[in-house]
Amino acid sequence: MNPAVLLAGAAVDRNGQRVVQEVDLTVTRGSWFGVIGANGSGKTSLLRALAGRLPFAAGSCLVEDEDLSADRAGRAQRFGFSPPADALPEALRARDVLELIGGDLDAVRARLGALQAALGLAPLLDRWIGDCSAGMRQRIAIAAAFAGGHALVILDEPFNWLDPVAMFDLRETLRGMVDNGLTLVTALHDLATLATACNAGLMLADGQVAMTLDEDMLQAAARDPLAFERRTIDLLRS
Ligand SMILES: Nc1ncnc2c1ncn2[C@@H]1O[C@H](COP(=O)(O)OP(=O)(O)OP(=O)(O)O)[C@@H](O)[C@H]1O
Repeated sequence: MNPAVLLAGAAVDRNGQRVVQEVDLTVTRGSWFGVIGANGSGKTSLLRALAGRLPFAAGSCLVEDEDLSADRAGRAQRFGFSPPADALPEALRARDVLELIGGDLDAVRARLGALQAALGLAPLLDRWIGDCSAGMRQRIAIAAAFAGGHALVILDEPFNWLDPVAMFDLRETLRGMVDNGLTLVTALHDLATLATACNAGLMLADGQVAMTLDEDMLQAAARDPLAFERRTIDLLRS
């Protein structure tokens, strides 16, 4: 099957500095691809470029066989993408944000399906975002990524700020959605999630691919997550 996303030699600049370079990656349809790396290693820059929020400075980007390397708007249309939780507009309610992205709220809720319960969304809908905690804002931001009903979704560190129950429920629900055909790309700091929930991934270091993780490696990691964590931490340190 042709891949959902194919990057070759991808580069991203921020403020005239190259912060991502020579990234090759393949995301299989209906899989969960995890990107890990130290703070400042380029995860957000790479994901924002893939989601059409930043241009690629070099390289090629095919999305479902279509060359969207130079088409930021095309990429933005293809991917559901969560706005940074701390950048959600404080003067809106959660329902306003979801309606702005996905139209009629009932239709958005139908699209979200099991995610609504995992995110505890119902009691948040009428809250002003300015009155929400960091974890509540994160839940709304994640829901926003799915409000448009995209089959390709990019989430940047979705588990930040979530309490352990929400983290567990979100991970299980996302895994179920991937098993039902969703293609998901996430930046992660949580190695246990990478080991137990992702199908493939990579580690960035100084904007470059330091390690690629294929299905076999992650299946081995899932069998012994502690050993995987120790090895990966050693690599991240070096
Ligand atoms: N808005 C920005 N303007 C200029 N440079 C930026 C901006 N955001 C990030 N950078 C720079 O780009 C590089 C990569 O940052 P990026 O946010 O992509 O890393 P990250 O891996 O997502 O980090 P973290 O784990 O801390 O979220 C860093 O050197 C950072 O200083």
